[in-house]
Amino acid sequence: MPPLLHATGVTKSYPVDRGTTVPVLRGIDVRLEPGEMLSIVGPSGSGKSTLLYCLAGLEAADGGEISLAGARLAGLPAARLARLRRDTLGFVFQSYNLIPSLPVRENVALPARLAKRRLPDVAGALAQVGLAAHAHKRPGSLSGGEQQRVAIARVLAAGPQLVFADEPTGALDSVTGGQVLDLLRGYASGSRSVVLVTHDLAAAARADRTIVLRDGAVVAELRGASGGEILAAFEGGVRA
Ligand SMILES: Nc1ncnc2c1ncn2[C@@H]1O[C@H](COP(=O)(O)OP(=O)(O)OP(=O)(O)O)[C@@H](O)[C@H]1O
Repeated sequence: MPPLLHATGVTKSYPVDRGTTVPVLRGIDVRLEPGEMLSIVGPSGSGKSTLLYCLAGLEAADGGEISLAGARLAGLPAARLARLRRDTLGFVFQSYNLIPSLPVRENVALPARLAKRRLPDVAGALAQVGLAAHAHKRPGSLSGGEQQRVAIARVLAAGPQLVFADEPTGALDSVTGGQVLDLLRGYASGSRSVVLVTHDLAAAARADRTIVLRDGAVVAELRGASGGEILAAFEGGVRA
């Protein structure tokens, strides 16, 4: 099977001052096979979220090439890009991005409603993240960790080929975070893949492959590495 995601030489800069830009991604290559879970780690500000947003087509890269499910993102008309994102991927945002006016169960059902697809098993998805009893509540009445789990249930219920998750365990205690990682780990199989950005090196070690970023560049790429091995690469920046 062709890679689900293939990116080469991805660059991105942000404007800082009048006419000045600062490079945030400096030529990054990423390849993701069907069934694979990839983690991206790196110090704060190294470009992890920016890379994830570019790979998911939520931010336009300045240079390089990104293909998602065989479609090149550069130059794709906005409507086609939106359709590709809707049909192919799910994104777990660091800030959850739940709709405050809708009850939890409607938040989970929303992607299917927007795509005019058959409704997923919303109750089952909420049960998977331990929130079956919260289906009727509004997101604002839940804790940050509970909202994070609703965001994860929403993405997993929609069943996309590719899940991008930006710090999905950041707001969770270690037990609940472990359960969420189990779900993501279990999700990455067959034709479905997961890309995870995390600060937590033990979480990163659950992935099949890990890339370590520093200052917008990949300084190490490891396969089946332990948390300790990822830490060594993180600290040493050695390409394994
Ligand atoms: N929209 C933006 N405009 C300007 N600069 C930005 C923007 N988004 C990110 N940056 C800058 O790009 C750099 C990388 O940010 P990014 O959020 O990708 O890093 P990160 O590795 O995900 O960090 P963290 O672990 O703290 O979330 C940072 O210096 C950040 O300030």
